[in-house]
Amino acid sequence: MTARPAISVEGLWQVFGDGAASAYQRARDGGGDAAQIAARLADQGLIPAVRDATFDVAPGELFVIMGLSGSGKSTLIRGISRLVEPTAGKVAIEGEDILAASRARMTELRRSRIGMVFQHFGLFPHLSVIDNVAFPLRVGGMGRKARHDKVRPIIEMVGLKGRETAYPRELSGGQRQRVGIARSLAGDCSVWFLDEPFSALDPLIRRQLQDEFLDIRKRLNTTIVFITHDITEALKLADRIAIMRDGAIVQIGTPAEIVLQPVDAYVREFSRDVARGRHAKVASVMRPAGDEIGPDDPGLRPGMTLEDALGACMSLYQPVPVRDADGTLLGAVHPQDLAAALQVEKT
Ligand SMILES: Nc1ncnc2c1ncn2[C@@H]1O[C@H](COP(=O)(O)OP(=O)(O)OP(=O)(O)O)[C@@H](O)[C@H]1O
Repeated sequence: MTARPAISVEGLWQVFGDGAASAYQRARDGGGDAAQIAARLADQGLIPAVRDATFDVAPGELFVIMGLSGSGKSTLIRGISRLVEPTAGKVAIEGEDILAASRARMTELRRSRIGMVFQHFGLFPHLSVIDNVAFPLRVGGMGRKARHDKVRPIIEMVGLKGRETAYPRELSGGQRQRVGIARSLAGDCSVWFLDEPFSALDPLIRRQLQDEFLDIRKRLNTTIVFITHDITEALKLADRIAIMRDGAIVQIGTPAEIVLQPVDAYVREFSRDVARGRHAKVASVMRPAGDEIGPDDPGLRPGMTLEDALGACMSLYQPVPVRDADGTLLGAVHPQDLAAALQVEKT
């Protein structure tokens, strides 16, 4: 049995414009698939910003949403966290029907379970770093000393130790983003929505924050939905990636699937500049082990990159075994498949 999804989204639509709800209903009653319904809405001057989005996010999964500007990423994440009221569809977070929740219940959920880090963090300018970070605890009724004690290690974890008493205006952009991240951590949220949290940072700081983020994530078992424009960031962070185009999700897959098996030219375009083997792993081309395995064992592991694996199989032309660290046979890989998967298509 699979575990209950942390987030379950079904048939979600977000239509903007006057009379969106009734126009959606009429368009839907007219029949046809999501693309036809969306086209009918667009003909009437409405904006179908999210079209029929359906997906589950597993507990503890880091789910990345990518797509060109205007493809509906922010609107999707806002609908799921109910910052905007979806036009149609269902959203359950940890089994709870979010769209049926009262305003008071939503406030409580945002305080206790759902964390949000958006591009403009909305830090309180009149509060110091420590009070900004501890704000969710204050709202939750915790005393000043207790909440300061609780958030100090979090502030240290995001690299802001020593800046506890600074005000947002005295911080750099990257430091402000860290305050936002720390504030979400302080809330002990089990589900976290992040909309381009590392954008507008220079590459060095960005990589550093990504590493810290992965580190923090390992320690907490938070479910994360993360928007980024940056394919390298997506490949580095994601368990799975959803690619959006014109409001629709066109592919959901592991980083290796997105890079190695794009469903169309639009998805392929995202990873065009990625040296495939840098990110794709041996596991993505591994097959069940059969009796065709050759005599050589170059020591492949499922987590090795294709590039490293191919390097180890240079002169081999028969399938080779893939083993775990204990030496248990997990599957087989043909050196040819490694090479094919690595090859970047010329466009
Ligand atoms: N409140 C709104 N009213 C009307 N249209 C909106 C509203 N919010 C978003 N849109 C439209 O919905 C579409 C999707 O916008 P959205 O911000 O979700 O895209 P995005 O993929 O997050 O873009 P970006 O990467 O540029 O942030 C766009 O056409 C946008 O203009």
